[in-house]
Amino acid sequence: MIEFINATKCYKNDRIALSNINLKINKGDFVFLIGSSGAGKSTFMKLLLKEEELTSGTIIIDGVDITKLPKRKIPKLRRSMGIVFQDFRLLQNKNVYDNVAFAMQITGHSSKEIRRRVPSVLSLVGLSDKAKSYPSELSGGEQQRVSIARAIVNNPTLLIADEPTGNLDPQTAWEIMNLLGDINKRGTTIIMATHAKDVVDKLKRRVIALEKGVLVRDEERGSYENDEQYDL
Ligand SMILES: Nc1ncnc2c1ncn2[C@@H]1O[C@H](COP(=O)(O)OP(=O)(O)OP(=O)(O)O)[C@@H](O)[C@H]1O
Repeated sequence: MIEFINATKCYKNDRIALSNINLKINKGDFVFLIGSSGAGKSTFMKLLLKEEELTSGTIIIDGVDITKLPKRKIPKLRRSMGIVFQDFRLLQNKNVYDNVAFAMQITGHSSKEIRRRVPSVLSLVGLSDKAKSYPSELSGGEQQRVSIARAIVNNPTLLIADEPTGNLDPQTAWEIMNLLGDINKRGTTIIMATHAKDVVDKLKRRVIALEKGVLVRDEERGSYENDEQYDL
């Protein structure tokens, strides 16, 4: 589904953010993207969204080389992806229902489709009874559920989550991880950048580790730190 081939990204200041990355992510995968600050995780996600362009190499999504995608096709590419951020980024002047409905309005869905789909997504994330609440009236975990509802309401094939548990207490973080697990089980591919060692270690999902822009580890059932034992 997603393939990086010799993908290199240098920013204008000549800083190499990603260096010759080669990897494949299959449809339905759940991938943790880990690495210390500055390792290249955000750059990786921005390249998928075409918010940044590769310096060399190729990224193929569903058979399409997105580095060659004409500008007019970028909105369609982005519509196939949902994004969740650490800081939720909800519209404060809209209630829960309208925050989610807005994502459908801007992608041109009819009021009928919106009235049908929004309640079912709010039910999926466990927020049916908060539809009329405003973001300021919700806990952090509830706000993250709204942002997840907004990200999946248009049925994306890929969900990109940038530290989605970063602002949450451990218990709430686990609830959000369970929700992401449920969404993944329904077939959505998930790429999640995280620093949450306990989450990565417990869930034993695929781990892609970056260090200074280099892919240093890609394990099918990985942990946060490299478990390899070295002979002394
Ligand atoms: N717009 C930019 N212009 C120049 N350099 C940039 C830009 N964005 C990122 N970089 C550099 O590219 C490298 C990778 O940054 P990136 O934001 O991808 O890291 P990250 O792994 O997401 O870090 P964090 O965990 O702190 O979010 C860093 O050295 C950073 O300083």
